[in-house]
Amino acid sequence: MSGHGAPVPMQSSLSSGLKGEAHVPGDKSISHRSLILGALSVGETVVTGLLEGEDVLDTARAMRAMGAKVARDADGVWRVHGVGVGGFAEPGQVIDCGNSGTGVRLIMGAMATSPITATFTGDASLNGRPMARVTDPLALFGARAVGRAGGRLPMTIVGAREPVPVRYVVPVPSAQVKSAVLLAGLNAPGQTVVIEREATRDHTERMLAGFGAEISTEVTEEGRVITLTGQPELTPQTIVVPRDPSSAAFPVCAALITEGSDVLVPNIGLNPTRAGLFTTLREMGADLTYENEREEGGEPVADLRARFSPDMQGIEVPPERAASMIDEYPVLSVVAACATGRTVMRGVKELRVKESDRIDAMAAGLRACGVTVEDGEDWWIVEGMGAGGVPGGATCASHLDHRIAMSFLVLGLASRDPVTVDDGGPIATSFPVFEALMAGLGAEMRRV
Ligand SMILES: O=C(O)C1=C[C@@H](OP(=O)(O)O)[C@@H](O)[C@H](O)C1
Ligand SMILES: C=C(OP(=O)(O)O)C(=O)O
Repeated sequence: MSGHGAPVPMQSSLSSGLKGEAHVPGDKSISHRSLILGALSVGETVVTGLLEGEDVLDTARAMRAMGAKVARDADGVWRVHGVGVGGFAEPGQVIDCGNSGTGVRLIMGAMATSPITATFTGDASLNGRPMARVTDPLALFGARAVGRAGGRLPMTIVGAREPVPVRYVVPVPSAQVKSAVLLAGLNAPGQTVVIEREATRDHTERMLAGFGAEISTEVTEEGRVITLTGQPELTPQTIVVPRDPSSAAFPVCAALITEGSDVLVPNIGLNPTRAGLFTTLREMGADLTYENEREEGGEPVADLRARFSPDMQGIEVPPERAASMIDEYPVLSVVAACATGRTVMRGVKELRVKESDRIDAMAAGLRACGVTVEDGEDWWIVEGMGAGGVPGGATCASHLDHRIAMSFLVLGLASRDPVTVDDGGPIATSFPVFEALMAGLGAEMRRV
């Protein structure tokens, strides 16, 4: 829901010996998609391990507002009784997607080819993010969008009465745009084709196939060409949501930079379109190992073991890896500050249109903590200060951005003086148990 109440200032301070197991919550991307695809199926989808963060709960409310039955059993199992492709009801109220770009963009796509009208809003962060990247392709299906200047929320989408299928080359590396187009294509007759030049997370494609849609991906010179046949009947599924690699990043990075640490983060999905951070950390010399590697539900999974790594070196992160670790650059910049030498991150313009401008937000806080950062439109460079070298001692602004808040709290664990964030409230959007989980490992972290 929009607004997360009064700010929750939090502080972390120099810690040592983080130990134990970190059971991070379910994957946020897969959780949103489980609810939306469940709502578009005929019958009951059962979901275990759903992330119960505010972003996903907002999507659950939206699916209810559009006619699906979404319920949580006492044991934490979620049941979604779907209305079928094309079966969404017109919501009687404004759909509030809170802080969630994924929620609003995927839901807009899912309703854009149905003869209903819906109005979307969010919090101050979401209402500042660009929506034309989604409404432009939705217009090709015949949907109309009216929003604020610059294609911002609040925004009303009038769904197409007679949708036509679309062939669309995604102009920015974005799984949200790709997914919005595919979900819109579900209720268009014929074949919708989406082409992405750079591979982004492929959960929508995998899950659509799992729900019984006819979908194929071909890798060509043009990029990944995804072809979906419209108007299928989706079959309800039983889904076990894997644990979120983007959440795992925080205890993993905390252990790498905190003296004497040895932390196990079990059952993490290592889909190659999501695992770029872990590859990068290993290239930097992190003591990060994959234990018990296996396959679950068609996805590679492992238990991650991270140990204090005082000898990490800065590297040049390959730009073609950006999409597979896009949400992890903020916490990578924290590890980079604690490594030796410079870490260069290029091809990351998308970081400027997340919950905050993540390059600006991290650069400002890192500089306040005594770290040298250079940045340009689509790149930034962090000068490492070596293990134990970051002064800290600043208050950093989180800009309504969960990942910025968590990243600075991780930094404080390895800085000489405590690091404060002005508002840890947004952490509940993706990682509601962050505080308790970190405390359980022995991190010095508290509300102030
Ligand atoms: O599709 C998804 O679930 C997501 C895609 C990414 O956004 P973009 O598509 O805007 O890159 C990512 O940053 C976000 O956290 C989740
Ligand atoms: C960018 C993120 O999410 P969203 O775009 O869904 O708000 C994120 O979780 O880091």
